[in-house]
Amino acid sequence: MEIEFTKMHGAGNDYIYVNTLRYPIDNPEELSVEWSRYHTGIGSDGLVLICPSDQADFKMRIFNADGSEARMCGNASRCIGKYLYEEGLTNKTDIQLETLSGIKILHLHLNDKNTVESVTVDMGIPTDIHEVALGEGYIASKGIAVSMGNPHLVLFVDEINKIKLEEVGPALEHHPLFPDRVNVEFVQVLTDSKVRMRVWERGSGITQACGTGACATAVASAFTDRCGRKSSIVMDGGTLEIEWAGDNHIYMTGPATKVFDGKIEI
Ligand SMILES: N[C@@H](CCC[C@H](N)C(=O)O)C(=O)O
Repeated sequence: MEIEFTKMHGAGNDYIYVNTLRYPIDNPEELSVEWSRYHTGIGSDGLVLICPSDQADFKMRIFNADGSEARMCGNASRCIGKYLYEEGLTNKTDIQLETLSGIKILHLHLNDKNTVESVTVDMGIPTDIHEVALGEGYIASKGIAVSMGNPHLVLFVDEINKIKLEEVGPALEHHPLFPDRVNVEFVQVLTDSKVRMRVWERGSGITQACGTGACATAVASAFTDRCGRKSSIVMDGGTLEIEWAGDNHIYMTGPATKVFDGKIEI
């Protein structure tokens, strides 16, 4: 059987998108591993399924490159907004998206060609924000834990370009304080409204950007008084604008880009 898919990225965080209304998939864990491989598959950070929902307009399921299912993905939520509008699955510019961490609201920003230029996502209220002591043998002695529906550990560093993500990422992802593993963000503060961030993602390793990670970074930066409540998070693949607003919700704004459509045999 042949499945049509779309490759998209949000600030360089690239996923394979399948519309399960047309192509139901019953083994997404396996397909995410197989298709994400760069040399023998399509190549991606994981697989995203666009599904029907009985609680919202649509539902997202997100699988990391190792096949594990995540509760939320910021970059994929923006890409789904673009996909739904441009494929004619909705004509709404405010879309409710069900995820494993609740319903998120996507607000689409259209350009004069009636395509989606960028998307603002109401990412909800960050929870479980606290300082953690990491113990001996790690690159930093402490960090800030933040849940954006999925778990994050934010470490502030002085020289971000010196961090060897592939060496320090795996041990932190599997730190005993996080039995379900954790996404790790390394952050260098540039000004009180701009930071540089690099990420080691749970289940996918080094990625060019992480939307929930950018939100966690903004929260940790404000929580520790390094930044105000609005900040630009500059990642390897692009920049996201994050606001921790008066209603305590996090609003994430950034690009969504289609790369190509393809077909693959299963
Ligand atoms: N890239 C994502 C997050 C994807 C899931 C994450 N690796 C996890 O396991 O929690 C984003 O843009 O938020």
